Amino acid sequence: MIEALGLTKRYGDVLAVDDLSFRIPPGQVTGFLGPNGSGKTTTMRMILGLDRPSAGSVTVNGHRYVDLPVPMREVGAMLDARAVHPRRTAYNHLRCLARSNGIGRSRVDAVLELVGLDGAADTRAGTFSLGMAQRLGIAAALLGDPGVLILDEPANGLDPEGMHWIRGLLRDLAGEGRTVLLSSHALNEMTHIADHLIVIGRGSIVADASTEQLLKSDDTPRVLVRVADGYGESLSRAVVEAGADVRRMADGALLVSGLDSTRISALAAAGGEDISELTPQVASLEETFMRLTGAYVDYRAVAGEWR
Ligand SMILES: Nc1ncnc2c1ncn2[C@@H]1O[C@H](COP(=O)(O)OP(=O)(O)OP(=O)(O)O)[C@@H](O)[C@H]1O
Repeated sequence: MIEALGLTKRYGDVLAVDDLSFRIPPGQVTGFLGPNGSGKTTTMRMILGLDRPSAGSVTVNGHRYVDLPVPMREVGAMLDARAVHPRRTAYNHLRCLARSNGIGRSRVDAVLELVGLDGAADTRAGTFSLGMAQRLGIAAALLGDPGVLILDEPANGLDPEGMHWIRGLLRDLAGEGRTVLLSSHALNEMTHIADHLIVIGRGSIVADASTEQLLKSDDTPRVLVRVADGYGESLSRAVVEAGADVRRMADGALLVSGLDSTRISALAAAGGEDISELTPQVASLEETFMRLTGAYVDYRAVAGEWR
C-alpha cells in the first residue's frame, strides 16, 4: 500500500506536485498517467525518499521510505532503465546490487529468468536495446522480492511483443498480492496495462478511477464540422462563446467538443455560414486524456485568439 497525503513539491517557482492525496492498494496494477512534465517522476522520487516533499507526506506500507529497515525487500523501483554501468554484464550488475543488500546468487538467476534475460546474462548492459534495458531494470527492482513495485515508464520503447510480455508480468505480480505502480504519458499503452488509473495534470489529480470507469466516463458530444466556404472563424467564435472547445484539424475541418450537431447547425445558421459536413464522433481516448489533463484548456485558449 502506498499512501500520499497533501503531497507537494516546489522547485523554486515551479509547483511540480500540488497537494496530491491518493491510496494505491495491493493486488492491482495502478497506472500513474499524465502528460510530460505533469509531476509523475517527482511523485515517484518522493515515494522513494529521493526528494523531500515541500509539504505533505507519502508512506509505503505505513512507513516513510527512509524509515524502512531493508528498503529493497519492501519496495523495488526502476526510475531510469539506462542507469547501469555500461561495461558490466547483466549478471554482474544484479550480483553487485544483490550482494550489497544481502541477497543471494540464486535470486539473481531467478530474476534474470523471470524477465527473460537468462540468455543475455553475460552480455554487457551497454550493448542492450532499450527493451532489454527495461527488462534488466525490472529484474533489479524485483531482486528483493518486494511487495511494492514502482516503475517509471517501464513500457517506453517496447515493441508489441515486449508490451505483451510486460502486461503479463505486471498482472502476475499484482495477482500475487503486490502493489504495482507504473507511470506513463501514453494513454493507450496504460489502458491496456493498468486496472486503475490515477491521472495527473500540472501536478494535481484530475481522475482516480478504475480504467473501465474512466473510459466510460466521457460522454461529451464531439462533432466534426466543415464549413462550405472559408475557415469557419465566425462559427469557431460562436461555439467557444457557447462554452464548447474547438480544435482545427490538419485538413481545415473543426472538431467541436461540448455541443451537439443541432446546436452547431443553429449557430452556423445564425452566423450565416453554410455547413458542408456535420459528423458526430465517437469519443477518443486521447481526447479524454487531453481534456482531463488540461491540454484541452490550452487549446481553448488558442481557439480564443481567433476572436
Ligand atoms: N530537479 C528539478 N529542478 C527543477 N524543476 C524540476 C526538477 N525536477 C522536475 N522539475 C519540474 O517539475 C515538473 C514536473 O516534472 P516531472 O519530471 O516530475 O514530470 P513527469 O510527469 O515525470 O514528466 P515526464 O513524463 O516528462 O517524465 C516539470 O515542470 C519539471 O520541469
